[in-house]
Amino acid sequence: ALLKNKLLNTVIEPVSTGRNKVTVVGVGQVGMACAFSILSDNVSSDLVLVDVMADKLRGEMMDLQHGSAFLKNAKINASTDYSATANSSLCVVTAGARQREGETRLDLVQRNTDIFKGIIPQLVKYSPDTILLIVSNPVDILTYVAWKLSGLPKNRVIGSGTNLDSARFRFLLSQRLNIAPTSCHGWIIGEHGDTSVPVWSGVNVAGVRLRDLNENIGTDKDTENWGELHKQVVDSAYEVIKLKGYTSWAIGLSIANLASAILRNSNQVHAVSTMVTGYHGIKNDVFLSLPCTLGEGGVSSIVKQKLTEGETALLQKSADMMHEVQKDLKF
Ligand SMILES: NC(=O)c1ccc[n+]([C@@H]2O[C@H](COP(=O)([O-])OP(=O)(O)OC[C@H]3O[C@@H](n4cnc5c(N)ncnc54)[C@H](O)[C@@H]3O)[C@@H](O)[C@H]2O)c1
Ligand SMILES: O=C1N[C@](c2ccsc2)(c2cccc(Nc3ccc(F)cc3)n2)CC(O)=C1Sc1ccccc1Cl
Repeated sequence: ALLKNKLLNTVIEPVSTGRNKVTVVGVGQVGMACAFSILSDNVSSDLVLVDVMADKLRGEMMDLQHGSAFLKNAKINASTDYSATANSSLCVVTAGARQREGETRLDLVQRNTDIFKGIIPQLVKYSPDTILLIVSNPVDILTYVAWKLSGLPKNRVIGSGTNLDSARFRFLLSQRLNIAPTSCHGWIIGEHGDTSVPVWSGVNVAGVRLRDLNENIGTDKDTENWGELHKQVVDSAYEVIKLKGYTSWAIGLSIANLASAILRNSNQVHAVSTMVTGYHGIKNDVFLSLPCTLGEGGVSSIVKQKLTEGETALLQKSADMMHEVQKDLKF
């Protein structure tokens, strides 16, 4: 008899899929930072990696597997075949093409849309009850593309949106106040990236609104120029790219935080990209970030913030610009 049969008596065949199985598509800088953060945060004990670069994929899988003893015995697998992703509770999509020199935003979006056509339907085929968490850029438009391609209800298609923007904002605020980032509260909403919208009325420490202490905060009348914090959120993204060529750690950690909120059914509130049709006068089907409660069903509610006319106008401008791009996309 085989040693294994001398060693073990089978009671039942082990259950093949745990309830916290996570798939990460794209094993580039961002995808691997997400995978590593998810594993080291013990968010999932069952991770599958997918990519089109078979060697890179296998190398990343092996390198992570060799650390399993330090990752609470998490199971780590990888495949170019989507059947390996079956029954994933959450699918994180970081796959995408890089913006080429001189390429227009629409060209990049169409190229990434074509990439998504080969990814999203496959993920849903093997995990019809999954939640999609889109990271690839331009993230708000690609979250809309994923929603269209997946046929999933809007609550189960989420974009990382301004979650990273808000995390950078809170870090910068913490540096200026010398208070821990988790005690510095501030919500950046709207379109991820250059045109995100800081909601100054909500920036607070222990519930004390900075606006109540400086009524001009966030306007050009503010002599202390707190608006600089939001500008630094954008500038620091470009600075990191200039210095190291890509970003990984902050986005990876923020995605693991979102994955944890979803898989632990926590109902935590996060700024994530969700379908905002009907909010703040937005009429088209677009995805922008608002504060959302997250759990096993994805987005369960959206916080109705009171915005200034200026903030509302910025959201509507983003919604219109995105609709202009989305309407020309070929699915
Ligand atoms: N939302 C955010 O806040 C945020 C922050 C940083 C980066 N990003 C975005 O994340 C994306 C990934 O960034 P990166 O630095 O990891 O890029 P990268 O080029 O290092 O990795 C992209 C990966 O996607 C893979 N890929 C390409 N086509 C594929 C397909 N059809 N199926 C499966 N995999 C495929 C590539 O092989 C590559 O491994 C980019 O779009 C970037 O802009 C978003
Ligand atoms: O930290 C980043 N790095 C990226 C990056 C990562 C690898 S190559 C570029 C970045 C940095 C700077 C600009 C920028 N623009 C962009 C716009 C549309 C796209 F489809 C792709 C990239 N993207 C991708 C990205 O979204 C971020 S967050 C970010 C970007 C701009 C402003 C504010 C924030 Cl919080």
